Amino acid sequence: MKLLILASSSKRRVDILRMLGFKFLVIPSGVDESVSECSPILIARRLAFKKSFTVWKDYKYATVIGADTLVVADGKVLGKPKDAEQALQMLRALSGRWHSVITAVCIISTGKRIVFHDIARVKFRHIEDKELKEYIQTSEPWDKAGAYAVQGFGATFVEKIVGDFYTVMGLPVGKTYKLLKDVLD
Ligand SMILES: Cc1cn([C@H]2C[C@H](O)[C@@H](COP(=O)(O)OP(=O)(O)OP(=O)(O)O)O2)c(=O)[nH]c1=O
Repeated sequence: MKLLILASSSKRRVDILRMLGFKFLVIPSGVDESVSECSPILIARRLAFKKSFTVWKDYKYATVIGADTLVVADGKVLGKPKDAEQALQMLRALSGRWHSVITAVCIISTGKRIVFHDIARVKFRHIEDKELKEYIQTSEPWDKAGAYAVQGFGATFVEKIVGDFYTVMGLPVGKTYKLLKDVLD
């Protein structure tokens, strides 16, 4: 069986990949995640590729997986908030509305790359500013796209999810599992 490397600093991705039963090394890519002026899907796919490729260059004998998650509300891309004010702006933009969560994944194995993405739709209930500010105090929003964690207290904001819960958390499980099994076996 080939060595599998998760090119990520995201604890969520480590947890999901472990849940799927894979054994792997974790090597964060450290890539700059500043977003360019293209469609959100393209941004996520490019970043997922960049993360995998950056690590794969040093471990060409391994299978490397990287991913990128973005929240899109009203056509605007929401990455990770830089400060409390930005977290509040993001959460206000999500309150009472539907948004999309895009997670793109890139797997590089024996020099071949596979890139795919999945989109989940999420509806938040209306949330008062007071509650949002209390949430920001918990520090849960910090390293999360869109300033919330569906797997944490952020779940209390969610009215509906259409699609894969794990796409929202950072790694779509169905396709990732199948592709990794195929390339590793
Ligand atoms: C929307 C949402 C995002 N997230 C997280 C998943 C990702 O870790 C993060 C989005 O940022 P990413 O840039 O996709 O990932 P990252 O910087 O945390 O890790 P790396 O690039 O090293 O792989 O937001 C949640 O944990 N829960 C959620 O509900």
